[in-house]
Amino acid sequence: MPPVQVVIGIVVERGRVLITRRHDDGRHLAGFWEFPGGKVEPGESLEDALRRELAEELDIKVSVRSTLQASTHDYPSATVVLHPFICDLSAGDPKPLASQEFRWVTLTELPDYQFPPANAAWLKSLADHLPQATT
Ligand SMILES: Nc1nc2c([nH]c(=O)n2[C@@H]2O[C@H](COP(=O)(O)OP(=O)(O)OP(=O)(O)O)[C@@H](O)[C@H]2O)c(=O)[nH]1
Ligand SMILES: [Mg+2]
Repeated sequence: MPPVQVVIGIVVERGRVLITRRHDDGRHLAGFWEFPGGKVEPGESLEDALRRELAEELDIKVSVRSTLQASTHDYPSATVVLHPFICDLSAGDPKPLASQEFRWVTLTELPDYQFPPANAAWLKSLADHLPQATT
């Protein structure tokens, strides 16, 4: 199987980042915290996929500031390539349309949340890539 291409948005607002909690549905990574996003559809650009996912999952619009280097992770079920985008919130108040809940957290608080193993590659160095002190 070819790797699954996944776009994720690290939405920054007033020194906090937006995280969402996956449903406790017994599926892959149930109950984990993550950054909103999802699988890129055929024929879609990464940025189009990001806008679609953030609209579908949270009803927000974002503007992209920068990208982090893509990272690859082998899950038992599939290989996933994560494409993280650092974004500003440009319109809308987030609503948890596809998750149990969402939170705005500081980088200091992030280690208190359980993220998928694929995020470990860049999560610790996230501060180096954010626009302002997010602590
Ligand atoms: N959204 C998101 N996905 C992540 C993160 N980290 C990570 O490993 N993934 C992987 O990316 C995969 C696809 O993302 P997703 O489950 O959000 O996909 P989706 O929105 O298209 O949902 P669907 O598969 O229910 O239609 C996840 O199953 C998981 O393996 C993350 O921080 N955010
Ligand atoms: Mg998703």
